[in-house]
Amino acid sequence: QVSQEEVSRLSKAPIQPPLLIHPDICKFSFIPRGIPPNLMPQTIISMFQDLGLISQYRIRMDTLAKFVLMTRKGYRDPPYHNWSHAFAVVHFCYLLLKNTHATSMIDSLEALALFVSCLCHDIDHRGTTNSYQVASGSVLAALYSSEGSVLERHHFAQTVCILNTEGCNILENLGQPEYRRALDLVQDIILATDLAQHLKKESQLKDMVKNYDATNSQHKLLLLCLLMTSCDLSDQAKSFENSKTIAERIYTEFFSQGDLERQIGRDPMEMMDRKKAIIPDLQISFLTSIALPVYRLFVCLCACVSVYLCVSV
Ligand SMILES: COc1ccc(Cl)c(-c2nnc3c(C)nc4ccc(C(=O)NCC(C)C)cc4n23)c1
Ligand SMILES: [Mg+2]
Ligand SMILES: [Zn+2]
Repeated sequence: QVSQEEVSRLSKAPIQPPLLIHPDICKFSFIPRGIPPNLMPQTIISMFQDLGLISQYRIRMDTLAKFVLMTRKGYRDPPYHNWSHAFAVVHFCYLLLKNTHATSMIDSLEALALFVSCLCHDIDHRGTTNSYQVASGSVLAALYSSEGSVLERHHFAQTVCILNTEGCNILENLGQPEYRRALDLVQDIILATDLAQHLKKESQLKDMVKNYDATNSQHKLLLLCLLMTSCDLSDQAKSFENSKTIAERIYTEFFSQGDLERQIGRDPMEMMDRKKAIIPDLQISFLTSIALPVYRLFVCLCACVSVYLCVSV
């Protein structure tokens, strides 16, 4: 739980426009970790406001404040999958929604669902992978391993749990059909953050990009998943210094998992094994085979859509 005093302090604080919080906040090169952690909740509220989501969905300020604080509390503190990762992902989503054609490709409810998904997509992450949940026979594996995407199902379950907590339901003023659709979108988007699932969709994503059809709900969903993944990997789209720092945090998590796997008598994968992993090689293959294609797809989609927009106007 979060204290009522903390909630009222955050909900009463005047909402500053993002640019007053940091002059570079609207630049894609901005490193969100440049915002001091104690200012992150009010910066998130400022982004909600700037995107017009608070007025459009009649979100009460005290409810939004409690939701953001409960979400922050829901994150643990592993080296990488922590609150500052969630904030970085939300910030990139804010920039996408502010700066690209994305807003002409998705409607405002989808934008709300994407923004909330970015905030909540890794809640209660333990710093270990889906395969480790199953290998170690964790509680989460017992709950979700039959459906797969064990961690992502838990992240979504935690999100629903927060929305159902007294005074936290930021979606409470949506009509029933919109509420249902928003929750389904958040579920689909958070489940899409399972990288293994993203990799299975490569061909569908390429097809969607080539002939994007805004009336095709499958295309819409593929687009939202592509946007989510580009936000989740966005630390790799910044300065080399930032990408290197973040990669080091990721491998700190991976190597700790490798140590745990050895302790339970299992042989860790190379990328989890501090004795075998060569981080530069692993990162070159991750960036070329996974990260770059994500951003290439998105750039290609924007090009296609801007041609489409020019032609259609
Ligand atoms: C979108 O969901 C996630 C979930 C977890 C992580 Cl850590 C990441 C993520 N974010 N940044 C990175 C960087 C810089 N390198 C990574 C190297 C390998 C892998 C990995 O999971 N490889 C196995 C997979 C291909 C089956 C993930 C990496 N990663 C993204
Ligand atoms: Mg995740
Ligand atoms: Zn993430």
